Amino acid sequence: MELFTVNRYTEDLKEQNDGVQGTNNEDEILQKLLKKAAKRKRKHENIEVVETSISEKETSDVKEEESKEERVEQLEKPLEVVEEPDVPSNEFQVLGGDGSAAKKKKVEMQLPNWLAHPTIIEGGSLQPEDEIPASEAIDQLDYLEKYTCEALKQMKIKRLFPVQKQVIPWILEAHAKPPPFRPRDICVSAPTGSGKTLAFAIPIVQLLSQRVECKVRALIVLPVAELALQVYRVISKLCSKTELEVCLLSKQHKLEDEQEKVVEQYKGKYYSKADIVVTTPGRLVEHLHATKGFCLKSLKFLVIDEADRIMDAVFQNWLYHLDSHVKETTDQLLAGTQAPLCYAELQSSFGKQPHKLLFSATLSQDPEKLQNLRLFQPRLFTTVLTMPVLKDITEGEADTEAHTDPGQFVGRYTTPAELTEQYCVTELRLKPLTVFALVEKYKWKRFLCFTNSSDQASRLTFVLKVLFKKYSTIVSELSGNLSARVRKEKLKDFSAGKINGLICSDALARGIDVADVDVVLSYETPRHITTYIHRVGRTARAGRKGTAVTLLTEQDMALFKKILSDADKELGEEIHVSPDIEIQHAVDYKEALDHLRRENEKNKNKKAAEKNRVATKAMLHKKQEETATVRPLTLMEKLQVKANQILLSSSKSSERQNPKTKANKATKLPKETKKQIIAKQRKTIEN
Ligand SMILES: Nc1ncnc2c1ncn2[C@@H]1O[C@H](COP(=O)(O)OP(=O)(O)OP(=O)(O)O)[C@@H](O)[C@H]1O
Repeated sequence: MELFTVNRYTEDLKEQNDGVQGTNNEDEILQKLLKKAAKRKRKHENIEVVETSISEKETSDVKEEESKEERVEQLEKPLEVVEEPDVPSNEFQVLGGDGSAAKKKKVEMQLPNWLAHPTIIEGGSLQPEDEIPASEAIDQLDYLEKYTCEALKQMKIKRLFPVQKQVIPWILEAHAKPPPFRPRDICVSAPTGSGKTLAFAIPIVQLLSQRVECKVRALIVLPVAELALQVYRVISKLCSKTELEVCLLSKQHKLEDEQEKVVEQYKGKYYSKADIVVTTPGRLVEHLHATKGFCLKSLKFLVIDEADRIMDAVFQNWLYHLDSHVKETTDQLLAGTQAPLCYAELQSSFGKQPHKLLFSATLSQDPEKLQNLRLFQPRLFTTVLTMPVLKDITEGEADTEAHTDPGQFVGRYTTPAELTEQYCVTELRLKPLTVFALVEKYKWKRFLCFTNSSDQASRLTFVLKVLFKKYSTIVSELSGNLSARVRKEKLKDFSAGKINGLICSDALARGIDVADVDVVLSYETPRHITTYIHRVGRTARAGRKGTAVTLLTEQDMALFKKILSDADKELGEEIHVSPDIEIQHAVDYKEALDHLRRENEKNKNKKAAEKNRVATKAMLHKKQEETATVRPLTLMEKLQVKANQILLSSSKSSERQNPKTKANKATKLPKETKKQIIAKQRKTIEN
């Protein structure tokens, strides 16, 4: 029973029983409670004192004791203890409103371990060729095959760049291990122009060169046709001394022509004509759907160059199609619809995935996007030597202590060490004139000028052409407004020095490797740091020096600074043009703008006419569809129609005899369909 005994507080009972004694007890209880409170407070203050300073405590021990006694005395006075601070009772107290919330640190993004702890590629800037020690010459590198060295020499390459020195042996080693070992997928983030193409091309060619049967074993995917062509050229050169076949599938050729190049049929069976396929996502999907015998079941390598661009939503479904195709062929083997050569082939193809290699100068750090690629134990290679230094963001504290942040992806946005960044402040209305003045002042002979849209590129080219009319500088447009064939021609002319300046839209900012570009001008502020990195990356490539100049209005300044801060960058050196440019070139500039206005007007009218034409065509089509659904003619109506036709033909023949009649000249109507004529006849009958 004792287990269920409840001890109750009995003071009330005593109070009721003792009458007068009750008041004394009340005092006693109050005293006890006050003493307890004082004791607790003393204890609390002792801890605080220890925390603030031990030395202070030692020196002021005596004082402390005295003050504690004083405090105890004060606490023992009931009124003073229970008194609340001056908070008006009718006011709400905001939780955390004392500023404590603001002091909390911002939650930092935690990246997967492989992104937060990359393999650092040593040797940031590229040494000039003549400073390279003999031990680093390509023939001294034992992992390079003889035919690779020969091909490299033909390409005038004497040594490897840091990214190549790190990645090539790593891939070769990973594939030297026997199955069931599976190489880890890799992501490589290195600055523009650092030689990423050869970093994946050399090991792939060397690892495939011993193949017996021709099958698609490497697939290289790039965002645009121009880039695909560029990579195709590099790989073709590397394969020149091997038996490997390389095939380019991009929209620059007809689908049927490409089908013939990639697959052949013999005695009802399909055979691959390519070992390495270089393609764009869109074209790849077309071939997966339309090319019979285009088989990826032997795929060993999947390279995604400019990986962050390709992973964008627009291209998402190409991966789905590719995945399903690779899986389909594996399933076919398992189901026995395609006979495997032996059990080992069946076993090895089951669940086999290609080795995925991702490359970019601005690799995405979004784990969700990367997850779509289903990378196998990925590993990141990056060229940045130190972690970005971040400041403590605690507000209200003067804590500026720098620290590294494990949640940051270290190799995100890097520019080549050989790049000089500058800016020029101007007014919006004077921007074209500023470009002209800068080119003339600094005598730039090979420059690219980027705008934010194709239309802007066309307009700027138009004005610059007028301004440069009396000068030797030749400028031309290179934007999405032009066909792939024309763009190819213009790039060729630029490389040959026939064109001095190309005015480009951002569609061409990525990856294009044009030799010896002196300057990259940003006519408009790029909208994102990745755009800026790729734009300026068209110069200062492969260890050469280069300059990037951004034109800024006063309003652009803050936005541009913010964009740069995303890459831990600051504004570079400011350059100027003469303040009198407007006066000096007033006549030419006015003429150029007038020309542009007239041209715009013409284009506007052209567009309106085209719009009208399309609208009338659509209307006609709609009417045709409407008439197509009407009921068939009755016998009487048919007779009536025939009579009308006879009448019509007789009137036509009379017109033919008399060709000068006005009506004949004016009414050159479009050819009517049978259904339209019937509908017309019915209308006349009804009338
Ligand atoms: N080892 C090397 N020695 C000399 N030149 C090289 C070497 N490797 C590459 N190059 C040259 O450097 C230039 C840039 O190479 P590549 O196009 O591969 O750069 P990238 O890193 O892919 O640049 P981006 O990110 O802009 O696409 C090319 O003209 C290439 O021929």
